[in-house]
Amino acid sequence: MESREPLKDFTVGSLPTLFYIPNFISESEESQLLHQIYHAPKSKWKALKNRRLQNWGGVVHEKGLLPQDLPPWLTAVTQRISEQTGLFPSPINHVLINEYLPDQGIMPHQDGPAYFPVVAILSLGSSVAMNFTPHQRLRDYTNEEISAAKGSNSDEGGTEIDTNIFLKEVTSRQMDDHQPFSILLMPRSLLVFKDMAYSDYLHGIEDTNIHSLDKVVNVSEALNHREQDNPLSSEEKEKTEDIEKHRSIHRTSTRVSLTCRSVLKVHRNLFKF
Ligand SMILES: O=C(O)CCC(=O)C(=O)O
Ligand SMILES: [Fe+2]
Repeated sequence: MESREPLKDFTVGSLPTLFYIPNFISESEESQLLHQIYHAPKSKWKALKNRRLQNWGGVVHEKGLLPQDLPPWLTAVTQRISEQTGLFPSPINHVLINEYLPDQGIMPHQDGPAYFPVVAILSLGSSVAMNFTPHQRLRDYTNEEISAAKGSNSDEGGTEIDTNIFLKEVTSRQMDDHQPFSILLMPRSLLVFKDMAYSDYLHGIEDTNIHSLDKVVNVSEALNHREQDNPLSSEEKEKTEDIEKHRSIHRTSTRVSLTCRSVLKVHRNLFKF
């Protein structure tokens, strides 16, 4: 990997600020993480309506983080994420662990304002498609551009052809860049996104046990990745073939994800909030 843009080779889809790294961790690292997660005190689990989660690193408030040290089993992985991505301005100090049963998901959302706008999501256990949807601000912006193009045609006496070209450009940019798309997240992969992919798109996971590959932009990166010294097990091979054949993922087991972020404003003292 090049030092200045270590993730350059891992972009998928048409946004330059979204990266998918297959097999970021090994199978044994995955098992160790799952072991730690499922051996954490029961009280660490918080039940939401449609999934469970563990919060590590402290409490995030609108104004910042009331910190709690991450345990060593988490810093081992967050330090590696930080070093290998080169995108976090300060150590990752907050990790949300989400657990999803096969029919559970997370509604389309944008991450809260307390976080630095880079997120790394490590997937464990099972695969899902994560949907990215451009949100209103972006759609309005392109609509404004279209109106502006129409306006400039009448005001400045531009020809019909000029307007058509501009409209075509706006439309194709919309088609290329600002359309909903999905990312297939395989177990042990790392998804990283920032900037536009972070702030102009909502991300979410459908709460259904079948996820279509129709809008997935990283099918080959996700399914055809082979480590030469670590070939797929026969079970994994079968699963991959099934996904390819049916152009969908049939979710049958639990997925656990680690959402790793930095909160820049850290409050050491509750009373200074
Ligand atoms: O589980 C995931 O992959 C996504 C989690 C997420 O978006 C979040 O915690 O903000
Ligand atoms: Fe999120």
